[in-house]
Amino acid sequence: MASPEEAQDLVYLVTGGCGFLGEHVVRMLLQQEPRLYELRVFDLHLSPWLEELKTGPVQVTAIQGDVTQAHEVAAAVAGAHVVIHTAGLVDVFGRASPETIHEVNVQGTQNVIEACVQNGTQFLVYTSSMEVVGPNTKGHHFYRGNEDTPYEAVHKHPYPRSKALAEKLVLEANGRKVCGGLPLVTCALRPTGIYGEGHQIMRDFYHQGLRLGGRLFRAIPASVEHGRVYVGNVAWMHVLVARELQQRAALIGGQVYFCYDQSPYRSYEDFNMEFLGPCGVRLVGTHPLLPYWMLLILALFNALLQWLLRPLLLYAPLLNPYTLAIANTTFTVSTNKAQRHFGYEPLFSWEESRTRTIRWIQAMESASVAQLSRS
Ligand SMILES: NC(=O)c1ccc[n+]([C@@H]2O[C@H](COP(=O)([O-])OP(=O)(O)OC[C@H]3O[C@@H](n4cnc5c(N)ncnc54)[C@H](O)[C@@H]3O)[C@@H](O)[C@H]2O)c1
Ligand SMILES: CC(C)[C@@H](O)CC[C@@H](C)[C@H]1CC[C@H]2[C@@H]3[C@H](O)C=C4C[C@@H](O)CC[C@]4(C)[C@H]3CC[C@]12C
Repeated sequence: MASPEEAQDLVYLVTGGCGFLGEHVVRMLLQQEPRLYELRVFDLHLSPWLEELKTGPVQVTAIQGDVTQAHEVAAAVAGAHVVIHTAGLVDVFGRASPETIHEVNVQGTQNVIEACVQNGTQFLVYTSSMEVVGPNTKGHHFYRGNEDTPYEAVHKHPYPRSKALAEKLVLEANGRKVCGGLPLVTCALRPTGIYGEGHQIMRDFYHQGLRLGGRLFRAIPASVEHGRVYVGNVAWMHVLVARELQQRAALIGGQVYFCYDQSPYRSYEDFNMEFLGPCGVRLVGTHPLLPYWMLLILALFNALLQWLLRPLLLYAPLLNPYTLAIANTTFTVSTNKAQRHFGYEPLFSWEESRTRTIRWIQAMESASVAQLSRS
């Protein structure tokens, strides 16, 4: 809460505030931002848990809206001091069309920028992604890289392409004059693979393991490392940079920052087992059970099946040519730019992050058992 000398006078807007990351950002702001007067939560789909937040000292305003609709965004931004823009279509599974991904992730971001300019909102934090950099589909490893590491970013897939375009728009908007003549100050945060309470892909892996008798079958070599970051630390970085952006605009404005913490470097599957293992799932095989060429044939078959079935139903499995390529290419970051520029230190240790995630999965398991016993 605000200390007596700190006025509670700031209005924040979080777009995508009901999503996996957005919910953690909303809750972190309520816990960690002493100057918060009003918190606006803007999302296409509002969640029931928002109601419980309305009983606190901060005014929580739920706004159902679509970032692709400029007038809805402008109405939500009007009067806000800070915008944290997390809304987006996170789709590498072919669920949405390339056009829709572009419309939401790129045009939606442009709408947020223009709304800030029109309404005199000076501070904008954008949730970008590691995928703006890579891994690319050429298999080039990005090993312990940082924000300045040269790398051949290849954006053929709609999702990374949309994130790269949106990030570029945000960074180029830094310094634009907003209504009232002050400069717009923007920055972009690039989380690696986020994990933690509410992570849908982790939920999917857990349920897949349960369906297979408590087993998952290794598809990726253990040597291929993927950097991951706990959702609570990503949320904390968003809250902290939104605060420091107001004090150190010249240093932070126009910058990108990888999101990082002490989560260990592991293959995607081995990292997931840090949480699924204690919940009764085991990963079969010390090496991939199928050779890469066979996995690629399966991935291509999935892509063909998705295309054939599209007129009838949405078939969007985890394994497709893009996810196979990404999972098989090392991408780990090692940086302290956020610490150097705005004093970021992870709020949650690896042990805390792991424990919280395990407890979430266990709670999910208990809820499933309870539901089964009622049915
Ligand atoms: N999950 C990750 O591993 C990861 C990693 C790096 C970056 N990111 C980025 O973080 C952000 C949040 O991702 P997430 O994993 O929480 O995804 P999510 O799908 O859980 O959350 C996205 C939210 O945006 C909302 N949304 C989607 N389209 C909208 C629209 N047209 N108008 C308004 N709201 C809309 C959704 O309803 C959802 O609540 C995204 O921008 C994503 O690119 C995610
Ligand atoms: C079926 C196997 C090959 C299995 O191991 C596939 C895993 C695959 C679903 C994930 C491997 C890497 C993930 C991506 C990575 O963590 C970073 C991302 C950036 C973020 O902005 C959105 C999510 C994602 C694209 C993430 C998606 C799942 C993977 C591809």
